[in-house]
Amino acid sequence: MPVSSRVERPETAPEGPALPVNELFASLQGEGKLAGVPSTFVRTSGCNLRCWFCDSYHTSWDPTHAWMGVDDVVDEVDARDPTHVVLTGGEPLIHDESELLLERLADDYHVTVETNGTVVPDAPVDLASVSPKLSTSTPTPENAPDGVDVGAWEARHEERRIDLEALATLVERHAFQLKFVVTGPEDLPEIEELVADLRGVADAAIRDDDVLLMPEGQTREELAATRTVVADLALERGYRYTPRLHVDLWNDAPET
Ligand SMILES: C[S@@+](CC[C@H](N)C(=O)[O-])C[C@H]1O[C@@H](n2cnc3c(N)ncnc32)[C@H](O)[C@@H]1O
Ligand SMILES: Nc1nc2[nH]cc(C(=O)O)c2c(=O)[nH]1
Ligand code: SF4
Ligand SMILES: [Mg+2]
Repeated sequence: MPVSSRVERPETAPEGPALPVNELFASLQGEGKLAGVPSTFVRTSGCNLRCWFCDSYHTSWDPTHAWMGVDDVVDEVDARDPTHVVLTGGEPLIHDESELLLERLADDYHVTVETNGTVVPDAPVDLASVSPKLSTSTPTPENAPDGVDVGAWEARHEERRIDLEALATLVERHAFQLKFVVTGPEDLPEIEELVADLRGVADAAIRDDDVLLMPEGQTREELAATRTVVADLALERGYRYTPRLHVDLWNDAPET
């Protein structure tokens, strides 16, 4: 079983550098090149995008969090004694204090940052897990989560979701994976085009092996409908497939 968070929930920021933390928990890395590795997750709240399918609704569409001093976050991580830490969100890199947290964790842990690739940190990162958002992620009145008024987010999301320069800098500076959320075969041409564009501008090798296709789905039931289609696309194209192990194991339970 995942280890539950013992984070208290003050609603106002403490003195000094702090982060809005939605969850802090131990689990298995469920996605990507390190799938299966026991890891401690720090999930910040707040995002500069609004994917209609966001599986972390309470960090994006309806952000909720406890404010934690960066020192307290480090203490909570230390208490779990992991080898691997995953900083995620929301979009963790919209918070300047995430850079301080990354500095503080760098010497003791292997740190993966899960990011949408629109913000470049000036901080040490062991694995940049970059998930650029395709046009099928854009929220519309038709696909929006129940009760959500998409409002200005349709245009804002569309305008912000791809920043080629930021993506190039991320892959140049860090070990990386490009992890695309795939809703179906119609996503493949867009992935091919983006990878080609990035290869054209980035001063770093991007191997097919660094490109991961991940099925869209927040629940086991949803994944059952997408995983085989996406696995077949990966096989056909020579890209890597990544499961969503945590969904297979714990479905959509929080803190997993
Ligand atoms: C919640 S996001 C947080 C990090 C960052 N904002 C991002 O999008 O990369 C964590 C990971 O979950 C993926 N994700 C979110 N919703 C998903 C869904 N419905 N199906 C598959 N993957 C999803 C994202 O693409 C990302 O790789
Ligand atoms: N187990 C588990 N693995 C993950 N890998 C990336 C995650 C994320 O939400 O960023 C995630 C997550 O939420 N849970
Ligand atoms: S970028 Fe990440 S956190 Fe933000 S809405 Fe999309 S999946 Fe959710
Ligand atoms: Mg997740």
